[in-house]
Amino acid sequence: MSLLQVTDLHKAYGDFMAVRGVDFSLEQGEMLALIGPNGAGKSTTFNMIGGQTRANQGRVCLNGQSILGLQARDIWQLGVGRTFQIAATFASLTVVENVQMTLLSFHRKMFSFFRPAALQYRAQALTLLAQVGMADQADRPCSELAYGDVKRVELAMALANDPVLLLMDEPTAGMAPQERNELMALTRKLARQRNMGVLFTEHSMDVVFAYADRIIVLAAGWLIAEGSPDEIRNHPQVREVYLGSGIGLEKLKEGLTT
Ligand SMILES: Nc1ncnc2c1ncn2[C@@H]1O[C@H](COP(=O)(O)OP(=O)(O)OP(=O)(O)O)[C@@H](O)[C@H]1O
Repeated sequence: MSLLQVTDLHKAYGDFMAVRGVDFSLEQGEMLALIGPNGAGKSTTFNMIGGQTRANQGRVCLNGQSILGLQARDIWQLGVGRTFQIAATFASLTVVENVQMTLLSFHRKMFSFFRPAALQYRAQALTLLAQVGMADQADRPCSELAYGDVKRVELAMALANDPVLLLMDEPTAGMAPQERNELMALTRKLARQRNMGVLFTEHSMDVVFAYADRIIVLAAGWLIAEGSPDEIRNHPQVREVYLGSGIGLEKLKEGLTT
């Protein structure tokens, strides 16, 4: 049984079909990239899996259990973590407080730093921060951090529910090339160590081809290709879609031809 099985997923906005019968699976410990030109349906697919958007039709199963139609919070409680395009941390809180707050939320405790519960989760928060290389900066306010470090904190927060599946929406948006590589190398290490599946959308083809074990490609709501980085790089329809989209040449030089 796959960790994540998506079957015949559809989404319409009025008469417009944004996602048209998408099927794919994702295994434990696997890094799966979801790519496609602007408007292909990546975010819509992503949000249907995470519970932010309702599907019109289809099935989404996590370890065989149907999660389609559940609230985002319930999906999170079942072990689906999420990071966002713009890091969602509180700048006024310290690094460790941000992680503690997520742990408190996961354990459904009211957030207050005057309660023993906050102290209780400090040790757990520090363990998560150690896993992303941020334990030594635990007591700094997030506002003082470099953006690459904020993304690491966000990753530690995303691990608070001990996820079996991590959804990352354009994880490297706004990052410099070296920071991008460090974040994705860390993500891949965590995926392997924790046997956690990672589904990520990404516009940077260098990141996709360097870090994905497998790639699925959407175009105009259809899943047009699925395969290893080499298979996708040489896939005629994928090349055609990227060339035809007007963003193709640069992206092609960046990733598809290397
Ligand atoms: N709430 C909405 N109402 C109507 N149309 C929508 C809505 N959300 C998305 N769409 C349309 O659905 C299509 C797919 O959008 P989606 O955001 O999933 O694409 P995407 O592949 O993530 O694109 P991008 O790479 O630009 O983020 C687009 O044509 C978009 O305009």
